[in-house]
Amino acid sequence: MNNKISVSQIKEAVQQAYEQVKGDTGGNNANYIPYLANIDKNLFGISVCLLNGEKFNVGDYNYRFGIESVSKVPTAILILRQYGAKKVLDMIGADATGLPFNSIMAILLENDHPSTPLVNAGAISACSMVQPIGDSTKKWNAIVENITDLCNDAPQLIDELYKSESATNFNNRSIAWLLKNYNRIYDDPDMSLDLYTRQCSLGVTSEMLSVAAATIANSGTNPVSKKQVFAAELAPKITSMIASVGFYQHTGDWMYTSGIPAKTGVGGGVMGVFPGVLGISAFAPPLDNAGNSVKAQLAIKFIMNKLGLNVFNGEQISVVE
Ligand SMILES: NC(=O)CC[C@H](N)C(=O)O
Repeated sequence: MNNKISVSQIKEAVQQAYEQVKGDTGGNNANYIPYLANIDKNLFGISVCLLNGEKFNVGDYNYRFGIESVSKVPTAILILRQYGAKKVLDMIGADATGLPFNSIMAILLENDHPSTPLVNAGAISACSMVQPIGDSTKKWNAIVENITDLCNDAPQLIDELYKSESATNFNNRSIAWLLKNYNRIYDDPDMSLDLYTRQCSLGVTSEMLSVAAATIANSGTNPVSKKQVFAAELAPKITSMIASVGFYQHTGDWMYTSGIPAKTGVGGGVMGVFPGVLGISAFAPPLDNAGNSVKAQLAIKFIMNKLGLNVFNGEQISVVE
């Protein structure tokens, strides 16, 4: 069945979602990373990017917030580009854990491998895999350049956030050295963890994340810059990972109620990928108990349901003027 959606319908749905959700008072800022506790909890933005490069933004779409775990997606793309899909599956995996993002139990239960690059263990392992092995500066440059290509704009390190998280990331230090114990980290554990902590501390906007999501939805070609950032055959690989674990232990409920693969971060960002149609992002600091932005979830769900979009309903979607 064909579903034609007009640009004006999309614009209207974004605006209505903003008006409908902006007054929500649910959730709390992340506080295990002290810097995040003090971000203005009333900040709220929504961004959509179409595959022709058209963008629609509302609210605080230009506010730079900590990308946090949304950064797991670009670095997973980077190792897919550097190693290919088969080696990433062998060296990390693509399985959901069904557990919280920072779970150590998930490593023990998974018989020594970190399951997926979209939870902390797998993301630290992914950072260790970034080439060139052993060269922290060149690895960092590769991580930042990849995010820049996906977003068509450079992220900026939020130094205070980086310092705040580096001073409190005890659980992640345990994860890094447990992976070493299981030979599932491929560079120095401390260096890999520092790269991971730095990438989580990069400042991005919801507009930037909507462009990155649209690049994935557009089979690897950035719809704004027109640059082929990664090979088309990698798009279903990263999208399947997002669909299976993007909301951690609540991913099933998310896919069931929203119909769009999406990745969250404790900075308050959510990035959704609708293959062949659009990229969407929303940002608001207050989180639910799994670390997923309450307002961003409500906004994206509203828009998907208003437009009748769902990756599972088998419709051919065309966006028309
Ligand atoms: N879910 C998240 O965004 C968590 C990211 C954060 N940097 C951490 O490692 O705990």
